[in-house]
Amino acid sequence: MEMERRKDALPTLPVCVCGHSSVGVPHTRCLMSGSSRVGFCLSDKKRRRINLQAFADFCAGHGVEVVEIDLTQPMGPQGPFDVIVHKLSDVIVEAEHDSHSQQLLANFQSFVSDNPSTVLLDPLPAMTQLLDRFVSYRIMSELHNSLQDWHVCSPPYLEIHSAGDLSSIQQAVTTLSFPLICKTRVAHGSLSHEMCLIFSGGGLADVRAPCVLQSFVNHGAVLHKVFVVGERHFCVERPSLKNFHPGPCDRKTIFFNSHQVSKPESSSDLTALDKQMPLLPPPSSEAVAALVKELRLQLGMALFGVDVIINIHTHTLTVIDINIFPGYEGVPQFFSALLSHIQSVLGKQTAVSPEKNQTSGAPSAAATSL
Ligand SMILES: Nc1ncnc2c1ncn2[C@@H]1O[C@H](COP(=O)(O)OP(=O)(O)OP(=O)(O)O)[C@@H](O)[C@H]1O
Ligand SMILES: O=P(O)(O)O[C@H]1[C@H](OP(=O)(O)O)[C@@H](OP(=O)(O)O)[C@@H](O)[C@@H](O)[C@@H]1OP(=O)(O)O
Ligand SMILES: [Mg+2]
Repeated sequence: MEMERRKDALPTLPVCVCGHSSVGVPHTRCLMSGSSRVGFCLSDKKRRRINLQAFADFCAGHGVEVVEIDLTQPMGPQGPFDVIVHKLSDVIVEAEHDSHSQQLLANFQSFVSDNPSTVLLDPLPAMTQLLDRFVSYRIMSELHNSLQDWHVCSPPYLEIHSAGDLSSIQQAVTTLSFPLICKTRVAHGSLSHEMCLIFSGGGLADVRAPCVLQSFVNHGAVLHKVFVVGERHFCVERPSLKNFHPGPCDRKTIFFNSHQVSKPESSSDLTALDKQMPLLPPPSSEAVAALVKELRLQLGMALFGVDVIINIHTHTLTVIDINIFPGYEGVPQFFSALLSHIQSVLGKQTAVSPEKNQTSGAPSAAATSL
């Protein structure tokens, strides 16, 4: 099972996707003279989701060669790379308990340290911190200090390290307000999207440690996804969980998968508001820009997403999640923004013309560029 997941998690062949015919030959430099070489190290799923082939075609027209990295093969002969874009979250999480993943990660890290001029998007330690909600929620909880002028906050939460006894958890949650949302400690992978809503002290028996318990904030079932690509960011609206009656009640725990409620196509009882809600103001673009700037600095990352909701009572911009290299669905400018960022880290700031005809699979719906 694990082996199968890992196979899916890793590219299988050192295939050049720049449009030149180096498929199947040992991966030395592509013959596109003078071009920069960017390696992509992504799972099969991620490669399909961002439509890497279409991005490679787009880059080829701008003198940038895109190469898929096969982590199961020695990295040296696949290089050199000016930049490596990766989402090694699967491998890092599995390396906690799996020696093969540890080996893959060690090979990758040794290539990176042997090639200090290769820019990594994003650095491994920076992204690793976001794999642990205990760490990412501490970062979010500091935001109200650094962004005081913008009334940015994150909901109060508790770290639950071990099952402990129910009564100590029941005492600890007095600092929170029901309903509570319970999320796994590990923030990446399919299991991490399984969560539940707990409505009373009795419902705490449903908690599975390690996890975070967080106060649920009513926000009118609208989620604002902020997608960051280097200096640029884009806001996209998504469905979200509906409002719940504040305070404890004797409702049974509701178990759900976050992808059932906050994907563009999500529609369920959990996202349908019970009665007409007045429209909330969208988040202030200045506050979002300040939030993104602060997080870029704090995280030391260029490719991440921030999930934001607006409290229906206080209209406070409330941060509930930070994602590593998210899907950018609904951001038609993703390719040009990513290529611009790659060129800027290469010190080759040239104008990138927007994608003419983005093929299917790439993020496509309308988005607001701020
Ligand atoms: N504190 C909260 N108050 C209200 N709603 C919340 C809160 N936290 C999460 N939600 C709702 O639950 C959904 C999933 O939460 P979260 O973004 O933390 O999960 P995730 O699985 O990490 O998401 P992603 O797909 O972005 O990785 C949100 O989109 C939102 O609808
Ligand atoms: O494809 P990936 O594996 O990167 O999945 C990511 C997913 O993108 P998708 O659009 O491709 O589903 C993201 O969705 P949006 O925020 O963009 O809605 C978000 O759920 C991440 O948390 C997921 O990362 P993971 O939990 O796996 O680390
Ligand atoms: Mg989220």
